[in-house]
Amino acid sequence: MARIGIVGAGAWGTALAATMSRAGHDCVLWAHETEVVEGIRDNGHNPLFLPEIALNGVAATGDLAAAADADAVLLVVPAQFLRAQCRRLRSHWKAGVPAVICAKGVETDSFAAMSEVVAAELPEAPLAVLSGPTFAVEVARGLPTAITLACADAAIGRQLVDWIGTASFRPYLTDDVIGAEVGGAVKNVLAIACGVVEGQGLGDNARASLITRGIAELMRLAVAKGARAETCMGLSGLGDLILTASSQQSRNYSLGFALGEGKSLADILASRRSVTEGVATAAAVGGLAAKLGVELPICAAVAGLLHQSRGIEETIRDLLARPFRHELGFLGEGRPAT
Ligand SMILES: NC(=O)c1ccc[n+]([C@@H]2O[C@H](COP(=O)([O-])OP(=O)(O)OC[C@H]3O[C@@H](n4cnc5c(N)ncnc54)[C@H](O)[C@@H]3O)[C@@H](O)[C@H]2O)c1
Ligand SMILES: O=P(O)(O)OC[C@H](O)CO
Repeated sequence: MARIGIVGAGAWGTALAATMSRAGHDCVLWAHETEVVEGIRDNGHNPLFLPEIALNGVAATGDLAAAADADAVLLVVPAQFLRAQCRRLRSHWKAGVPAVICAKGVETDSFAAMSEVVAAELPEAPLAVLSGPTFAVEVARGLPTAITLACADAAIGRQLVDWIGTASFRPYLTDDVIGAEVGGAVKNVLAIACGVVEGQGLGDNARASLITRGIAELMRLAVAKGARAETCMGLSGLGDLILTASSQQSRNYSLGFALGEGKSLADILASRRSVTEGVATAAAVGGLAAKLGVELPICAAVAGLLHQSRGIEETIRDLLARPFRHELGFLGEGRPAT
């Protein structure tokens, strides 16, 4: 059994704490909100995120040093807060303790992947990425789930799989860290696109086309960033895209759906406490794609809707007006069909 620090007590940090605590690990869960720390200490439940889940045995804290004093630390704050959180953690970090990145996104200011953010801010931490099709509430309820655990160091990766894995929470090991994290980030943007299509009533054909052409975009960006294409077809890529691009449980899909129905982005965001990572990441992915010289028309369309006041109808019209292309060769832009 290990001592596991979990930094971030939103839905996902709470679900991971519940899972690892039930597996017998000593779990210390750091929360940003004082009421969350007090709620877990006093009542054994997180009052704000997954309040129905019992957290017996989880030690809640507002002290980052307590969470960092562990055999491994899971980083579960939203992507745009991760750098600041790592800076606060740095003075408490013990060299050699693995940092397991559980956030899905690309940093807006730098277009950096989460592993690049953590490598810069916690240089003494071996890195891993935990990413895949995992709605927090289902994991917290112990429903069967599989996930990618990516770590460049095979021995550390195997140790993390042993600690994190249970009969119903099954990590699959890979060394492709960039592939795992690009998948988790881009699928959120694509899920927004799928939600818009459903909200607009454009049909199941359109959604299937978006998922398929979306995975081509995800793969193009991941490979340009140094990932292996096959990683994108695994749990952290296609698996998570299938989940989030077709379920109202997804914050990203449901945000897109509400946009497609005509609601404003400001109103949708004002009505939720939870983070919808694809909103910030849509802009960041556009910056990263431009830097790497790859074209991502669906992601660019989502960024235009969210951040450039583009209308839904003109956005869809422009996507449908793109020239016909050959389907294969999608790691490049594809040859024109005529
Ligand atoms: N919820 C899921 O099903 C799920 C599953 C897998 C991965 N993830 C990823 O995990 C990450 C966290 O998402 P979540 O669903 O747990 O969040 P959430 O939406 O449930 O909660 C929001 C989180 O943001 C935190 N927060 C707010 N302001 C903050 C600040 N200034 N500094 C630090 N933290 C702050 C809150 O404390 C809370 O932990 C995201 O990147 C998400 O994509 C979520
Ligand atoms: O609710 P979403 O859209 O943030 O998705 C949650 C997880 O990333 C699903 O794997």
